[in-house]
Amino acid sequence: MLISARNLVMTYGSGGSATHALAGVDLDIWPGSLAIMGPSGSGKTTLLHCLAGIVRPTSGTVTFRDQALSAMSDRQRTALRRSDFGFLFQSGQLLAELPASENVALPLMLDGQPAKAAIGAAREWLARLGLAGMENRRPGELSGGQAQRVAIARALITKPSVVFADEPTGALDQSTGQQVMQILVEASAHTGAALVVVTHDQLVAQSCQRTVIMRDGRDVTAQFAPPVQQQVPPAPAPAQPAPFGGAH
Ligand SMILES: Nc1ncnc2c1ncn2[C@@H]1O[C@H](COP(=O)(O)OP(=O)(O)OP(=O)(O)O)[C@@H](O)[C@H]1O
Repeated sequence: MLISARNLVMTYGSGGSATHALAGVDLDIWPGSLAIMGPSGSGKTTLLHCLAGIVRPTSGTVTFRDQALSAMSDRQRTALRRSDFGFLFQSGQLLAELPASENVALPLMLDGQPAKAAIGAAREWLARLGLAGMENRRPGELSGGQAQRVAIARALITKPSVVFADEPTGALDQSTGQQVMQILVEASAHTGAALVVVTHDQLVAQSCQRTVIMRDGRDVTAQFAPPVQQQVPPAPAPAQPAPFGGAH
């Protein structure tokens, strides 16, 4: 088990104006892909942020490899996020001034790797994600789907144990979103990382092995019959470092 959440409660505000964003959620995360679905305001992002140690829940526990996040100092949790977690957001949050290769290399350089080695590794990741030849482009010179692939490479280059993605295809058209999702699932499986994806999109959720449905701060997955879990096995890792998601 990588992450275990028990009885997570998150209440914003107090008294009559309190919002119960999470009202007692249990969730276990292990390698593989998990979609968190549910209507707007159902607590998906709050749950993701609690699992990733970005915010502290009002009550309940989150453990990563049996270590309680609440027992860690802010500095320890920040270090954990840098070493073990990768993040992907709706729009890649790439640095506009830096070429793709440096955007991807940045987490390694922040970890103290020499720039040359980090950029070499970044170029390999970009090639693996079908972006060979685009290493020197800045984010403004890439399509939305290409920019998200750069962001995927940046999220995975540190070989995180868990990748957290919040609406990673939200800014893309459906077909580009499908391709990006396929690449994200395959690339995460290739590195052995667990993938946790918050999405509104049923098609995005179908790319994942497991789905959790949130409503009013609760996990209501069990209320849905027939079971919504998909049993799609992760794609086998390619023998050769071929581009993920086919050629684009
Ligand atoms: N920082 C905050 N302060 C106060 N209320 C908040 C805060 N963050 C979230 N909320 C409230 O908590 C509830 C859950 O929000 P959350 O963003 O987790 O939902 P969501 O399912 O991710 O929604 P969406 O799909 O629209 O992003 C909402 O009612 C929201 O308004």
